[in-house]
Amino acid sequence: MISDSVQTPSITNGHADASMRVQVIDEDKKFNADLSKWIDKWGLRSAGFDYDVVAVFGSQSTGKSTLLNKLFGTTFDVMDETQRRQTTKGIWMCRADDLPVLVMDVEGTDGRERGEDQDFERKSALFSLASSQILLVNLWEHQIGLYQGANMALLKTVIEVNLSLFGKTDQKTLLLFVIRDHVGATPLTNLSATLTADIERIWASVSKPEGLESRLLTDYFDLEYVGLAHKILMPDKFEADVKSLRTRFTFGPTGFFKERYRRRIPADGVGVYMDSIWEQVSSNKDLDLPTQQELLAQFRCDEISKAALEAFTSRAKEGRRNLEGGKAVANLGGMMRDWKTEALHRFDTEASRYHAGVYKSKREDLTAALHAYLQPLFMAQLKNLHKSSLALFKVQLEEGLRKDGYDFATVVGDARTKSQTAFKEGADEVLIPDADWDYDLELQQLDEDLTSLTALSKSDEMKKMVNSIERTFKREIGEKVDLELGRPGPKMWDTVLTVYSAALQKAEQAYVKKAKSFGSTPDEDAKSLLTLRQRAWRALKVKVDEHTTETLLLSKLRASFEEKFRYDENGVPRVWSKNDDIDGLFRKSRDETVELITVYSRIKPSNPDLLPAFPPEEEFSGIDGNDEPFEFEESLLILSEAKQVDITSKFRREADAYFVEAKRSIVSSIAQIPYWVYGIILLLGWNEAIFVLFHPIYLFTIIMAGAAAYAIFQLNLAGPLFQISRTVTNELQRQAHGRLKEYFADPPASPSGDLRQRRVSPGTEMLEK
Ligand SMILES: Nc1nc2c(ncn2[C@@H]2O[C@H](COP(=O)(O)OP(=O)(O)OP(=O)(O)O)[C@@H](O)[C@H]2O)c(=O)[nH]1
Repeated sequence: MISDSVQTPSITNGHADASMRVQVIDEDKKFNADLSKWIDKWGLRSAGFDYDVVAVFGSQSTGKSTLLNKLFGTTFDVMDETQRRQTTKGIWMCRADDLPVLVMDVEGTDGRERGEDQDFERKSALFSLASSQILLVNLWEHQIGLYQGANMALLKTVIEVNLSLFGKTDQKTLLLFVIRDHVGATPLTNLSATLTADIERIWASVSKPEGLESRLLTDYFDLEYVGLAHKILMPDKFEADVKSLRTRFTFGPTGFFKERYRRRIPADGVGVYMDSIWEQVSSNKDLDLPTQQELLAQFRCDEISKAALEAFTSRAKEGRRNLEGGKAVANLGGMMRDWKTEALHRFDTEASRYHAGVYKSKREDLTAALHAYLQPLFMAQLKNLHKSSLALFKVQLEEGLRKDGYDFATVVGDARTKSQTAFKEGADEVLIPDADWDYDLELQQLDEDLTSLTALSKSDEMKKMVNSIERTFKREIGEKVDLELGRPGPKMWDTVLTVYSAALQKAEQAYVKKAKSFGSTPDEDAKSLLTLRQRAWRALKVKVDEHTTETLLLSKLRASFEEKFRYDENGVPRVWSKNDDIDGLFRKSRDETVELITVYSRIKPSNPDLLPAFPPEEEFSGIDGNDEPFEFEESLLILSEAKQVDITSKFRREADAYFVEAKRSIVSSIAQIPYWVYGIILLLGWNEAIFVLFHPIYLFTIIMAGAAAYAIFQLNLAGPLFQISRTVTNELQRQAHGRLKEYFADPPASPSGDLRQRRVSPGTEMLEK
């Protein structure tokens, strides 16, 4: 049964648990699986190779535990004098109180309880030699020289076991013979010579494996001899001897500890190592230490690697969380490198003490695991960098395009360079040395996105440019086309189209000049120019349509007709006389005007070359996908046949009215009364006027009329009254004219033709005047 116990601690080295002993292997040959924890408790876990292991061998009850406790401050059980029975069962371990030394108290050989069972002795020897560099062989002075004694059997076992473990190696072990109850009668040198001779004899008798026949005992063992005085009879001398012996458990020329004795098992792996050694030993398997060390290295390197990886992931998790925010994390590469360096350093510190090959390969595994963990962070950072670089590009582009007179290619080039540089710098920062990562693909994707954004922006800017040129074009043609469309004639369309062509040419030149900075392709230029032409044509068509609405067209026709019919060649209004050929002039003017309807009905220059050329719709479309279909041929038609007929008939009706009016004006001029007739009438009425002025009633009436006129003037009623009176006057005048005309045109029947002739002639003459 595995047990541990605590005795009164004698703490001299600061380790509270140092004095606690533990049963590593119990009497039933079971290994204590908690040994590693005990190494921890003893404060040796991180000692690396800087510790030593000492084991004591010897017959039962020869004072082994007593010696160890005195030498190392350990707390092994010591046999009760009164009982005299075996105390140490199995193998116990305790840390020396002021030295980094693990001390093993091994069950005594030739124990009464085990009887003839030599199995445990051999196994414990194998176990102790595999892990301890100093083997204390405890024996009474009086036993020396007794070749048949138990000690000889023990030594033979030790030598054989050592040979099987380290036969082909240079590993050495110190055999320290502690001669107990050394009375001093036989000098120590003699005793050691005897013992050396005994051991040499044993060495000679042991069968050596093939190839090792010529090896010497001293190739494997260093021998040291110490004598201790009788503890009961010479207690002071005994104490002094022990004290002296204790001083030799050091490094140095006279010290027992030597680097060459060490088994080179890192302290943190001692528990696992001893466990696997004992497992091999107890199951009677061949104990191959190199293999054991390799296995130990694998086990421990895995453990160390796991611990390093856990510490690493707990730190890296925070970086991972930050990245989930969608923003590139500043100095992520630096942090990642630190985490990795820290993890590897942690691994190296402990694992590098183990089997070099295993350590190297486990380090590579750990590195790969670290990289595997970091890679998604790297990718997430690249993704975030991609986003931020695109955003930077857009900002730079917008800023650049806001400036007056920008050069598109330069703005895009600068923005692109800044975006790519930002991405590369960020991506370089997050690269980890030795990790087989690159960001070529992401950079390529960024380039593709930048190209798409550039294409979109270019398309927008080109549309804006075409719109701007279109506006300039419209201004250019506006007044000129208005003017030309107001002057209808057979050459009207030629002039209009010439104006159109000149403005379009200017617009196209403006486009070509600006398009250079966009680095546009010939295909894009062709599309844009076509769009420009289409829009220009549409703008012209809009102008034409504005001028050919029914109302405006009729007004134009009327004006044209009036100009021809009512004004002479010199632009002076005609006053019709009965000698004028009103009918002929009317027909000519009307027909010429009707001709204009045909001119307005279709855009048809006399020179067909003036018409612009457009590719068929299905072959070519402009930059505006949304533009309504462009049908050039249809656009030439302005007035349909039916519309022409309608406008012609409306115009004719208006023209007929002018004709009638012209005819009437002749009649009215014939019937006009000369003004001197009104003068004669006024003169003839002088006496009546004097009569009215001097008549009180008439005078009062006049004064009242004057007062009324004044009131009307003050009340601003003069205008309306004047209008009414003028209307009344006109009516009276018209009535008077009618009466006079009747009177002069149809005088009362006269038998004398001469008389009729005489009466008509003066009237006619008068009217003609
Ligand atoms: N004569 C003599 N007796 C000693 C000496 N050292 C210890 N003893 C006594 O020997 C007895 C056995 O001592 P232990 O230290 O228990 O011996 P051990 O070899 O550890 O015994 P086991 O663990 O049972 O094998 C005790 O009674 C001690 O007092 C010594 O140097 N000389």
